[in-house]
Amino acid sequence: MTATIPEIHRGLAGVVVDTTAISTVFEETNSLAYRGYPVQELAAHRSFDEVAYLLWHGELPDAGELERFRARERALRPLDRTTAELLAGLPRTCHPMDVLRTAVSFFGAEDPTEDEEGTAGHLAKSLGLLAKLPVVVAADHRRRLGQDPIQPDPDLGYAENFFHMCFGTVPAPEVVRCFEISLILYAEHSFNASTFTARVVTSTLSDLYSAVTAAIGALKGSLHGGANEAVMHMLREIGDPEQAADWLDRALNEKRKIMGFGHRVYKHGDSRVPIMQEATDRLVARAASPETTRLAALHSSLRHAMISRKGIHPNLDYPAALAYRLMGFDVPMFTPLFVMSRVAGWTAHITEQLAHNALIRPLGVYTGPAQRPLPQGV
Ligand SMILES: CC(=O)SCCNC(=O)CCNC(=O)[C@H](O)C(C)(C)COP(=O)(O)OP(=O)(O)OC[C@H]1O[C@@H](n2cnc3c(N)ncnc32)[C@H](O)[C@@H]1OP(=O)(O)O
Ligand SMILES: O=C([O-])CC(=O)C(=O)O
Repeated sequence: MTATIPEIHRGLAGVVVDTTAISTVFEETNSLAYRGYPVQELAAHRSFDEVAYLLWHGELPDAGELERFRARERALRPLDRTTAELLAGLPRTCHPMDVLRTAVSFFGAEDPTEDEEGTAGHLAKSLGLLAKLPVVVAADHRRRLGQDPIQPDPDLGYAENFFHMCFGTVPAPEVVRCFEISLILYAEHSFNASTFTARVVTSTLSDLYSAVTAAIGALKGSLHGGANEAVMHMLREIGDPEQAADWLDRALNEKRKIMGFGHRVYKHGDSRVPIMQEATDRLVARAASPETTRLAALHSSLRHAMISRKGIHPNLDYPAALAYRLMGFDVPMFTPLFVMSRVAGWTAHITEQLAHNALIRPLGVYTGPAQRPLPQGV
């Protein structure tokens, strides 16, 4: 008698594991919505910190709530000396995502309330991470250039302050706005791999810092958040806009994955891409140097070639990579920029998971040797 093998869903493709009230892609409009609000409208009219508030509280803040929220975020930005020294001592050869992962783990070790449960405590910890992670990313960026960190400026908004800490100056409003749009679009995307990782860790009743540390590890991979860096490596490998189509044919023949294209959920295009691409096009028009024009032409040629050859559309990482490069960020910072935003979504899911917790523990079909006796006499 042969045993029936249950249906296997490799990569959990198509498997529904839980409910969520945080975000969804509405099938009718192929549109991502956070707590019901279309992300296009949030990107056009709201700031990233309002979006973080929305993800955590379920509603947008009124004027007073926003003012208090911003004041708390600004007050929580500075790193203590121990953290700054720890991060300054990490090898410069390590990836900036390793620095962020270590930082979050260390924040947990430093927090005496690490293991306390409860929504209020979670929201306070989440805001602490939202406030401090940009400081870590900016300090690490400068350290790699041999420069001293620049302290956060409590008079500057979230995005402006980040530019100030990285470069010592705040760029033109349209550049800051493009960055803010990327943060809003990256903030949340339902049960993606890193968010699911955070939910798995939380489901064991582990702490928020452990869940976020694990999520950073999941986001680093090039099939997920690491793709925004991989896009730039790929564009550099191609080099010339005229070469894009031939390069693509060779890469597809070699069965390579084309970075920044394809998606587990969107099969006809990522709903966030048009907004990000429009904002990126405005940066391209503004910069208008020969190098920028060439990079943008290459980016566009590869997009057209991929859609015409394979019918596979870009995901958010594709336009975001170009935007970040045009803003002056080094390529290894791209996925850390994603973390600065996605920490809002991760922590919203951690709170939601705990509110209706069930240990996440799937099954696997065993394909190893049949039961057998241990060899005797060894
Ligand atoms: C913010 C984000 O995390 S968005 C995702 C970022 N990741 C990337 O950009 C990496 C490149 N993309 C990919 O590897 C994939 O599209 C993923 C991992 C994102 C999604 O993968 P899946 O949902 O498992 O798609 P799946 O592998 O089933 O793809 C279906 C078919 O399209 C092909 N395909 C999908 N994406 C790509 C791609 N980027 N390049 C080449 N072929 C692709 C697959 O090879 C497969 O072809 P086959 O049926 O002939 O085997
Ligand atoms: O949803 C996914 O699988 C990946 C993604 O686009 C995201 O996390 O933003």
